[in-house]
Amino acid sequence: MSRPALANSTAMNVAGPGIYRIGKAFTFEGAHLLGGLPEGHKCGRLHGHRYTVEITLASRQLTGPGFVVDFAELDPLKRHLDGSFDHRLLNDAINVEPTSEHLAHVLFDWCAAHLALPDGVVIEAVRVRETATSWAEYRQDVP
Ligand SMILES: Nc1nc2c(c(=O)[nH]1)N=C([C@H](O)[C@H](O)COP(=O)(O)OP(=O)(O)OP(=O)(O)O)CN2
Ligand SMILES: [Zn+2]
Repeated sequence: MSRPALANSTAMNVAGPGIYRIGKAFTFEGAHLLGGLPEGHKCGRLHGHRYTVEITLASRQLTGPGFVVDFAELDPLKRHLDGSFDHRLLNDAINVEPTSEHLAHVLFDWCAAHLALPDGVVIEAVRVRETATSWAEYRQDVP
């Protein structure tokens, strides 16, 4: 059976109330210890995590073949994590306590400053996962 021909090869820009969202996850290994905790708290001791950082982008329209953006446009974030966070003491990598919440906020701000995104594409959230069961997120409302 032959495949029906597409009407055209560009993105489907049908006006509608919906929002497209895409996400990509990156991992790095990092160590930290947290201050400001009660005496004897386990997270006051030096320990490490395999962190997952997930960025979510949102847009009301698509470009090219039907992308919010090409996932490859997020490669600078991977390079930043590899260069500044992977196999490092996170207390030295950022200038606030390296909690998941702070990491999510710092990385959100880095993405906002360094990712070249088309007009109408917004960074909706950065989520940082320390373990399989715990995560924190920093997000902005999509206009
Ligand atoms: N709100 C937050 N709470 C905690 C953070 C954080 O960043 N934000 N961080 C920690 C520690 O880094 C800890 O290593 C991770 O916490 P936790 O989920 O308790 O880790 P466990 O794997 O030990 O969890 P269990 O499910 O109890 O085994 C602590 N809190
Ligand atoms: Zn920890």
